[in-house]
Amino acid sequence: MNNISAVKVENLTKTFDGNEVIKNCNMNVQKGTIYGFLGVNGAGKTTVFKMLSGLLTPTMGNAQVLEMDVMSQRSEILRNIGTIIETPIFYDHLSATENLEIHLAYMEADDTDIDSVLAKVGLNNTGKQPVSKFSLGMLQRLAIARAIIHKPKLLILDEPINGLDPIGIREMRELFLDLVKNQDMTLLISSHILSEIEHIADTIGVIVNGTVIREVSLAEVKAEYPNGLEDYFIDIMTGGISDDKND
Ligand SMILES: Nc1ncnc2c1ncn2[C@@H]1O[C@H](COP(=O)(O)OP(=O)(O)OP(=O)(O)O)[C@@H](O)[C@H]1O
Repeated sequence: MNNISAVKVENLTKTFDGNEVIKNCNMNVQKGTIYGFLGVNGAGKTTVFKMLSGLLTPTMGNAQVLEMDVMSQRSEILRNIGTIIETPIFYDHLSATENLEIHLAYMEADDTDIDSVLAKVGLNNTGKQPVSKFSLGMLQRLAIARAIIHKPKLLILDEPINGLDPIGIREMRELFLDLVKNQDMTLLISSHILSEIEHIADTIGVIVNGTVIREVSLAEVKAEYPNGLEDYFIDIMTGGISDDKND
């Protein structure tokens, strides 16, 4: 862990049809850490993720990803991040391997061992099976494989464990921890499954109505809330603790 920001967001705002859904949002994700991004449905997590990965243009404010500006260095950022944002789309008639080959060619990063990445996500026995025959959990595993296969420096994962069985959840947890610890990645992850975030995160960011109102180390949360992250989160949502950002 160090003090370099992998993601730095300053006064970010996004307006849709005159409606401000992200408002003066500030975030700081330190390189080499796992940042759990929490918020109720509609709070703005996906919209922030889309702005960080170039899928949406900010209305106002600044965002730096890997010390690059999201407005002017979009393609460079894209080569260095791996994402799962909303429902992943694949070439349905092609196999897992073929889908990953296309992705690697697109990312101009074709020297990776596809079989070992498929093994890491538990899809090494799918052979020539087309993706159209995959279950929801298998598709999610393939999405994770695609997010990591080009060895990005930053992973932005929106609800990555949706649809996974308990074994898959544990395997992905171990994979995420390994990627950050041993492969020099940084992970920005959203999930409504707070126990999962609690297993892996270093830092928690809580977004309410488009503004990050808390950014705090998980260790601090645990010290204050021995029963865990869920109590902390519910306390914030029900007004039990003030909404001053904890820097
Ligand atoms: N393209 C769009 N046009 C108009 N409003 C949008 C658009 N995209 C998102 N919004 C609105 O922005 C707000 C934030 O949505 P967002 O999807 O970012 O929330 P979220 O925190 O990811 O929610 P969830 O946990 O349900 O996935 C919502 O009120 C949503 O309706």
